[in-house]
Amino acid sequence: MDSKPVIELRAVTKRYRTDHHRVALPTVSFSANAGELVWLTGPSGSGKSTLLGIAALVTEPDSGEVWLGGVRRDTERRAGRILARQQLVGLMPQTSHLIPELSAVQNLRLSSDPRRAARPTRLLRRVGITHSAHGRVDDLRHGDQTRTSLARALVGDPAIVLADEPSAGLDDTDAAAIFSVLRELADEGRCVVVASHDRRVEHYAHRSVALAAAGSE
Ligand SMILES: Nc1ncnc2c1ncn2[C@@H]1O[C@H](COP(=O)(O)OP(=O)(O)OP(=O)(O)O)[C@@H](O)[C@H]1O
Repeated sequence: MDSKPVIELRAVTKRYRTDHHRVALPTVSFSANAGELVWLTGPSGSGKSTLLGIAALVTEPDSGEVWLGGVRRDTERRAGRILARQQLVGLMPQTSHLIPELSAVQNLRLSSDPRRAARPTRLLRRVGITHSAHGRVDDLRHGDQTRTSLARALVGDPAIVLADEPSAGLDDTDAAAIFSVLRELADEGRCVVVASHDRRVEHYAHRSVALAAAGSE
């Protein structure tokens, strides 16, 4: 296993402009390695989604350093950060934002450069979607929409997989399926971080990191 962290956030902080009086993420350092699934936990509003957004290069921190793949990213130009995100990160957001009238296959095709994309049907099979891959996404069960969202995060063959509350609203069977795939991805050598309130992930995680309650800084 590569012992150098794949994700390293050094003393990052964040306040959103629209709610500037509130600290969304108090000073936090966080790192995760290749080959591990890290469970990011902490009370509601402690900044789990914000931290994932910073690690995904979607959210800019106000201070601190963001290192991905051994390279400092927060000082790169915007275009460089976008490229790094596309090449390194697969993000499964809290809300899936799938296009409802398209099929699962079409949603996957839309989300990445076709020259680099893994075959959608293979990825969908990996998460347990076979016969429903070509039907409209809004006709899928919630569990299958979540599986589709996970498959979509994998189209660029990312070294880093970030999942935000991936088991929200799922029954035990679907939750186990999602967590099993996330664990397999870590066992393949990817760096996987799961932000979740759901204790069912504990069984699949190598370790957990808890963010402190909001207002503690
Ligand atoms: N886009 C945004 N604009 C303004 N404030 C935001 C935004 N996103 C999050 N916040 C605020 O930042 C704080 C941290 O939110 P965040 O979603 O990162 O926490 P969380 O730990 O993921 O919460 P939850 O477990 O409820 O998803 C909260 O006070 C939240 O209201």
